[in-house]
Parts: sequence; C-alpha cells; structure tokens
Amino acid sequence: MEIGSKLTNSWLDSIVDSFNGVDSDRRRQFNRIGTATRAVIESVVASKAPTEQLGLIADAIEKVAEDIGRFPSGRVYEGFAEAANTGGNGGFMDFSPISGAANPIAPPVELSLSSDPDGSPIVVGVVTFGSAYEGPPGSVHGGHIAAAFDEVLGLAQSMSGSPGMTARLSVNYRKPTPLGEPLTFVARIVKKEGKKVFTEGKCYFGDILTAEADALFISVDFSKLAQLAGERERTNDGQKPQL
Ligand SMILES: CCCCCCCCCCCCCCCC(=O)SCCNC(=O)CCNC(=O)[C@H](O)C(C)(C)COP(=O)(O)OP(=O)(O)OC[C@H]1O[C@@H](n2cnc3c(N)ncnc32)[C@H](O)[C@@H]1OP(=O)(O)O
Repeated sequence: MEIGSKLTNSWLDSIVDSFNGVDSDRRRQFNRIGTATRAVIESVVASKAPTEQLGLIADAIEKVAEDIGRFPSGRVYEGFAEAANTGGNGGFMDFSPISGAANPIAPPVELSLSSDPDGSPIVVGVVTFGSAYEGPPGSVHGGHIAAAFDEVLGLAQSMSGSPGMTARLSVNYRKPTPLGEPLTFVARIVKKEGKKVFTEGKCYFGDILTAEADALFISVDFSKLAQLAGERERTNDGQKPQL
C-alpha cells in the first residue's frame, strides 16, 4: 500500500472519527473524570496548601477512591490496549496513557492528522506538560518526551496502512523542553521496507527544536491482535494476555 493513502482498516478509521468528535454520554463522563483527576494531580504535586488542608483534601480523595472502587473494574474498553475506547465507535484512544483525555495520567497530547507544505502526511501532537512531568528544574522529564514521541510516531506509522509495534525508539535531547508551555510534536514516515516502517519526529517549543527522534515499527499480524483482544474480552479478569 502506498504510504499516506487513506487508512483502510475500519478500526483505524475510527481514530479519525474520534478526532471528529464522535460523542456519547459515557464518553463525556469518562472525559470529565479524566480532566478533573488530572487537575487534582497537577495541584497535588505543586500545592502550597497548609498541612491541615492537605489532611482534609486527602480525606476527600480517599472518599472518591472508595466510591469508584465499589464498582467492578477491569478491561472495560474495546480495541487494542493502546487504542482504548470509552463507548461506541468514538473515543478510540480515550484511555491512551499519552493522548487519552479520559486517562488521568495522560498529559494529554492532542493528536491531529495534517500535511506538510509539500503535501506529505504528518501527525501533529500538541501538549503542555504540567508540574507532574518535571524532570530537570522547569523542564519536562526525558522519559515523558520519549513517550510522546512513541505516540505521535506510532500514529504516523499507522498511515502506512500496515501498523505495528515499536521495535526501536531513539531520542536526541537538544535543549531543555519547558514545562507549562505549549509544545508541538511533528511525526512522519520516512520509508517502508516490508514489515519495517521507519519514522522520524521533532519536538518544538515555538521555533526552538528541543528534541528529535526516530523509530522503527514492525507491522503486526492483525489476526493475532484480534485473537489477543478476543481472549482479553473473554477473560476480562485483569490478567495479562498470553503472547
Ligand atoms: C498494537 C498495535 C498498534 C497499532 C496502532 C496504531 C494506531 C494508533 C496509534 C497508537 C500510537 C501508539 C503506539 C505505541 C506503540 C507501542 O508502544 S508498542 C509497545 C512497545 N513495543 C513492544 O512491546 C514490541 C515488543 N516486540 C515485539 O513484539 C516484536 O519484537 C516485534 C516488534 C513485533 C517484532 O517481532 P516480529 O514481527 O516477529 O519481527 P521479526 O520477524 O523478528 O523481524 C522482522 C524484521 O524486523 C527486524 N527487527 C525486529 N525487531 C527489531 C528491532 N528491535 N530493531 C531492529 N530491527 C528489528 C528484524 O531483524 C527483521 O528484519 P529482516 O530480517 O526482515 O530484515
């Protein structure tokens, strides 16, 4: 398949649907919880609240944890782990640990499909990392930068028409990447050789290139993934799938 041609697999098409805002009440509520929990995380790591207030806040958070913990939990989402779903056909990646609005540990990176001035397809990820992601003082932790690259490069490789898993990811950190500032990740496919999809990406703060990455993805057999997803649905008991 020609690189950059339309995504032909239906579940990949649903990524595009989710960008287009497919909605459901369940998805809205999950996303509200994700946003609120993220705000708690941000305030918790950077709070200057007096100690007695911290005690009251801890009580309240423990109560929330108890309330939600009363319901069974497990793999409630559809699709493959990274590409979690919060309901219906939309929200394909809502539980992604990097871009999922409903996943409180995601910054989240907001993904979109775009094209270069020359018309080549690219993936753009926009994100502002909050206080919880601090590595060097005032800067984003390098591991989280690598994770953001994995996500944008991962979506870029899916434009090959035969997506797969990350086999190798290499990051060059050029400048400190600031916390609390909007960053733009750009990713593209460089070439495809059989099962191998080579990608590259860059991270910018304004015009400043702070990091760049390249990664190799190996196309995977969808029937194997579908089988793993099926086994997960049948067990749904929190156990790891057998690879
Ligand atoms: C789940 C699917 C999602 C798709 C969704 C897309 C849409 C939504 C966007 C989501 C964006 C998020 C994207 C996050 C993606 C992860 O984070 S994936 C998680 C991290 N990665 C992993 O866990 C992968 C673990 N590794 C593996 O499972 C297997 O090693 C692999 C990578 C599938 C390859 O296994 P394999 O298919 O058996 O490959 P194999 O036949 O051994 O090798 C094929 C060729 O590749 C070469 N190769 C294999 N591994 C390497 C390597 N590490 N270095 C160099 N060359 C290598 C081999 O040498 C061989 O070369 P040739 O001899 O043909 O020249």
